[in-house]
Amino acid sequence: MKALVTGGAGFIGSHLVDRLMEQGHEVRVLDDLSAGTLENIKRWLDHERFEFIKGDMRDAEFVKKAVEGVDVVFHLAANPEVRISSQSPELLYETNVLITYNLLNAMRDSNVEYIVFTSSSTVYGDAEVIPTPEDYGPLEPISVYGGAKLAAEALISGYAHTFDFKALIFRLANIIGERSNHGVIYDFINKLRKNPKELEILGDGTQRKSYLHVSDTVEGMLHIFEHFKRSEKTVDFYNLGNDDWITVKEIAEIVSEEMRLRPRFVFTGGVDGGRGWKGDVKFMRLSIEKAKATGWRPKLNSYEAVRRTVRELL
Ligand SMILES: O=c1ccn([C@@H]2O[C@H](COP(=O)(O)OP(=O)(O)O[C@H]3O[C@H](CO)[C@H](O)[C@H](O)[C@H]3O)[C@@H](O)[C@H]2O)c(=O)[nH]1
Repeated sequence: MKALVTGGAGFIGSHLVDRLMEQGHEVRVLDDLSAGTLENIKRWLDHERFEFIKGDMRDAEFVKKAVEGVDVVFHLAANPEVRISSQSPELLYETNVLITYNLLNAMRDSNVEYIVFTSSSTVYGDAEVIPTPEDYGPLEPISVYGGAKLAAEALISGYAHTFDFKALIFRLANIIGERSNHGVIYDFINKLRKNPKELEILGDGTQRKSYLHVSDTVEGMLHIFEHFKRSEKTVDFYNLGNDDWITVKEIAEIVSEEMRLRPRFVFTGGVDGGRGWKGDVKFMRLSIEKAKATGWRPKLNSYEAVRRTVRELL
């Protein structure tokens, strides 16, 4: 198959590219290198089955060219920062909704058969049912980021039904691992490198979420995609996460231990009852029963994924 991976030079995208290339597919990466790097995909740059295009998906004409000749689009390009929701809603709209709209319009006039989209657990907001299943509702995101992801999901569904392609939507828990360049583990390591004696923790440290290693994520995406191709569904939704969860304070302890440090933890207290920032979902664990029914299982639980990630980033 010939795949376009938007955001393919980024954290999750580049791991997906590795697997697709190893499986023998033709891969085109589209990335503006705002967060991704050529370093992440350097092993493929000279490969005959690989193509890299640098560009901004806010430019509709450019996106049209990028989908030419492709069978499937893995749409991972996005600004993933929940925490900028209150300062930069416009940026989150453009880099999550507008670029998805441009992609869908490009797909209308092409032969693309499938779109695989990485949505987010944040579409559920403060879910009243935990573990949260895919059919939980009504969906009430509490961040602009979560709202933008849900808007993108809705557009994808509408376009898929109207213009006859199939769409697979993953709602991801917190994905961590090698090459990640944002998020709590990355932040803690950098803070401790600057000041090994003290670690500032945003919020009250009791935020508890489910973390999935990027290797398990990419394996799950490709496994479930094969399953989806054999199904009759036009659009389908899968949560990908872990059965367990871990608090921010426990993450701070693991990072400190792996760095052989014993810093004093300083809690900022945060906003709205101990959240790290406005719109930070405090408790998140997704039901992964639907994904597991396809035969996929995460190999690392949240604790193991966190420890592995700290070692990889160090
Ligand atoms: O210095 C820090 C940084 C983060 N946190 C806390 O750590 C938790 C995790 O924060 P991250 O920034 O690592 O991740 P988010 O939960 O905000 O979001 C991540 O997971 C989501 C899905 O669950 C989205 O997909 C999103 O793109 C991705 O960044 C939060 O409760 C936050 O308050 C701190 O205490 N201190």
